[in-house]
Amino acid sequence: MEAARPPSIPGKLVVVGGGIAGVTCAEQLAIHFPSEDILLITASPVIKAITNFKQVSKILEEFDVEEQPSAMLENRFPNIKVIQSAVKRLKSEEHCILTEDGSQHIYKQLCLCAGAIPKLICEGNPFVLGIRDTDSAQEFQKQLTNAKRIMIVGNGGIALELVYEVEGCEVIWAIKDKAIGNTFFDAGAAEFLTSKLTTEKPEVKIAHKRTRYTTEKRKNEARTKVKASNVGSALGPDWHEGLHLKGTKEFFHKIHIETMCEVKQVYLQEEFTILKKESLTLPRDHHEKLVKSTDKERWPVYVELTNGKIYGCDFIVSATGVTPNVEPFVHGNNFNLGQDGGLKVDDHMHTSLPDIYAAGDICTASWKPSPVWQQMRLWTQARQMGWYAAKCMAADCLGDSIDMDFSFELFAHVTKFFNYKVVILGKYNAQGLGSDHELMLRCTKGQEYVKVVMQNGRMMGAVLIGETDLEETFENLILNQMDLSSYGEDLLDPNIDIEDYFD
Ligand SMILES: Cc1cc2nc3c(=O)[nH]c(=O)nc-3n(C[C@H](O)[C@H](O)[C@H](O)COP(=O)(O)OP(=O)(O)OC[C@H]3O[C@@H](n4cnc5c(N)ncnc54)[C@H](O)[C@@H]3O)c2cc1C
Ligand SMILES: NC(=O)C1=CN([C@@H]2O[C@H](COP(=O)(O)OP(=O)(O)OC[C@H]3O[C@@H](n4cnc5c(N)ncnc54)[C@H](O)[C@@H]3O)[C@@H](O)[C@H]2O)C=CC1
Repeated sequence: MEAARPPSIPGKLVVVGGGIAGVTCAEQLAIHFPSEDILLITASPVIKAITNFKQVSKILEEFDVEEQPSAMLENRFPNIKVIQSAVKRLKSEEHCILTEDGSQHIYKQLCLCAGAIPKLICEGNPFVLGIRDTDSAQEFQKQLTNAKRIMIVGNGGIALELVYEVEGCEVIWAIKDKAIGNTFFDAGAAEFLTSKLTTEKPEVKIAHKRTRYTTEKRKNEARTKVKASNVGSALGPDWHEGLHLKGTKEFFHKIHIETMCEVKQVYLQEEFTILKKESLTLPRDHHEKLVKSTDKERWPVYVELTNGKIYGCDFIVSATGVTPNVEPFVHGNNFNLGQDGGLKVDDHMHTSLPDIYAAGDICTASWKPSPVWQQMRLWTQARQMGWYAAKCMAADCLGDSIDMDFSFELFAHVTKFFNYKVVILGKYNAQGLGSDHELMLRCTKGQEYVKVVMQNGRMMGAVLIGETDLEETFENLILNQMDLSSYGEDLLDPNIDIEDYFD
């Protein structure tokens, strides 16, 4: 059924961004308004398409992601027109956006899905790399081919994946926290995973549904390099599958973790040489510390950490989070921004400016969330937000009311770290629960790690590492907030079939 266009507002339905959020939003709009032109404006030469979508349980979902030429999207949805050009300016009062190719487009409704950009330490230093899109991942691979030692800074998703995937190159991993993987895990789960970092031989990778992130054939067909100034779409699940992440050495893993420290200073080789010479005039112990802190090798770059240690390396990967990519849109427009710099959106994915919506990494969810949901800049949330934003745009166009989508009831994420399946649910790290919560644990070394977060007898969150088969049951228990006090420790007793228990 096609919706009637409100006569008062001219212009098109426009979506900015060819990542998961933007493409999903454009597709849904195309379905809602089959005879209206939907404009998808994107800086990247390829778009991200979701294939093989599978609803694993009520909330958990899995899908493959492909980079495709934009023509494929236009073929699937003849009313979507893709324009490859970066938006350089938004004039919200005139309902107009200007693109780098000199065009301007009038919108009646606009959804901004321009993603995020890596938040780098030492921005502009040529020895500091960030990983966001296919081009930056390929650059990383290229540099790794000649590397003997790299430093990885950061303790979130990218760092966790990299330390495990990089072979034949010494990795110094510098983290601010006591334990690894702070954005996903607590110290217990971190300890469970750490043993994998001393694996001496490559493991057989666990079977997982996504074969490869981008197929070679598609890549060659579709890709031309994104202009250096423009950002491509963010990588996602299994982004490293098609890349050979090997350094110059023959060993598999050689990882040294420096905990509770940050980068104090980065020196280029010449700067470090001067520093060493100058330190001769300093107190002797200071000079010795500097000389001793590094080996005989001459490295292209040296990193001084806040714990006083200095490491030479070939280059540094800054895996230190992302900043919403709002810059092209905020100039002259009075958007409300969240603390993380994203465009604040309400429970209809509407920003603070008329007729402008936002979805995915660029936005900051500013509605009162369900007690077991939080925003994390993830692939699945980008899809859910893009889909729901299109629904809200259609409802607003038609003057219909719409309820918050069910996917925002519970935070649920499935991924893979260190060759284990990892499911995180709800308040998996007891985020914001205060001190009156309890943790229950079950752990079999090398096999599985199960943690549940309980409050007032209710399950509030869980971390499931390994093939636990518990995700669906736990998802239900968190959603229905059943009082589980009477089950006590039985909840995690491996001899009790918990699925039958709660059927
Ligand atoms: C290395 C890596 C691994 C990841 N792994 C996972 C994972 O395993 N699981 C998971 O859930 N999430 C993962 N993520 C996060 C996930 O990829 C992002 O949360 C998600 O892709 C965000 O989608 P998006 O559509 O909001 O933004 P993006 O995918 O960043 O898309 C933004 C789009 O906007 C375009 N754009 C930017 N500026 C402009 C402009 N001025 N004008 C026009 N277009 C513009 C870009 O070209 C791009 O097409 C990973 C991220 C990275 C970097
Ligand atoms: N499997 C998955 O689900 C994956 C998800 N992602 C997502 O992609 C996005 C980007 O990933 P990341 O960059 O890893 O971001 P992240 O948000 O996951 O982690 C950032 C890390 O950097 C640390 N950090 C921040 N500033 C720092 C500084 N100045 N010095 C040292 N450490 C600092 C933080 O403490 C945190 O550990 C995130 O949204 C992440 O969730 C990325 C890879 C895999």
